[in-house]
Amino acid sequence: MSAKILDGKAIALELRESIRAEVDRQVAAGKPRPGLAVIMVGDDPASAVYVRNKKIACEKAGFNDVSEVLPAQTTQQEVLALIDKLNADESVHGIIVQLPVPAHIDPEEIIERISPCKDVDGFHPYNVGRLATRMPIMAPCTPHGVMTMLAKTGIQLRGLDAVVVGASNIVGVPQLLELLNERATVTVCHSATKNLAHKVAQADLVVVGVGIPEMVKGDWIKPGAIVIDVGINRMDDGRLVGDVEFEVAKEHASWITPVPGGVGPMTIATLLENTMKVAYHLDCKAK
Ligand SMILES: Nc1nc2c(c(=O)[nH]1)N[C@@H](CN(C=O)c1ccc(C(=O)N[C@@H](CCC(=O)O)C(=O)O)cc1)CN2
Ligand SMILES: [Mg+2]
Repeated sequence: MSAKILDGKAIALELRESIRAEVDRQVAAGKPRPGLAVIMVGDDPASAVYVRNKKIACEKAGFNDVSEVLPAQTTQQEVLALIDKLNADESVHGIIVQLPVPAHIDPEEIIERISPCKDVDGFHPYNVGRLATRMPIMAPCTPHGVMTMLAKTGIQLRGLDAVVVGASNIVGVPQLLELLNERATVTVCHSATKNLAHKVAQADLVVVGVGIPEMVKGDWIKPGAIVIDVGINRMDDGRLVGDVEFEVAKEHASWITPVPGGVGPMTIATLLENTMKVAYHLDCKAK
């Protein structure tokens, strides 16, 4: 039996349309448009695509886009000064720094400089701590987008055995916290994990974000499991391939996300969702 496709592109479009409708309502009631600043340092080609797509998504949702693309040689102090300026600007509700940054930039210091109240990526240690203590305010976009997709399956996460492959700050760790908060039993696997195939084969739900094309083999997947592939790997021939061997995995899974058109579009829709939350629904007290 072939798995049902969890269509991130369609779910993201639906979410973006509902965000646009709310922006229209709020603006008609005299509220400001949400303002989002995406800071990109340098000219990484993949980042340039994502930043352009964020800009287009902002425009379609009725947001003010106040993004800044800075040259690769921009200093740490210059990025920090820009963040200070955006933190103080009341028309800016969300600030993110597109990752990766060039090697001379320290991303941790940059992320901590963003006001936790405007940290719409949810990467600031304050927001990570809120998620870890079951008091989430701003959750990282990719794992939170995955939760929105999982909700569409109608499957109860409580009590499921989940395996997260990859332990990054952007995907694996916040995905662990999101799933734990829904009372799944979560195992996080990483580069030092033994018997990965065996662990994946036990899972009712597998979320993979490692950046290695087709690392998770399709025949590891337990019959009926849900498979979420966060990987986006561009091959030499230009094809985009996930971290899961899709063609084989889909014959074992009950639900599976494609690449492209799966988790990726949810990342951007969730960024808009977080920014709208700051603009209209949050009374943030963090310093
Ligand atoms: N500050 C951040 N940096 C990065 C994040 C992040 O959430 N915050 N995540 C990724 C990149 N990313 C968003 O920034 C992102 C990746 C992929 C997609 C997407 O829609 N992918 C499409 C394919 C697009 C293509 O043709 O390449 C898909 O999967 O269908 C959106 C956003 C790392 N950096
Ligand atoms: Mg700070």
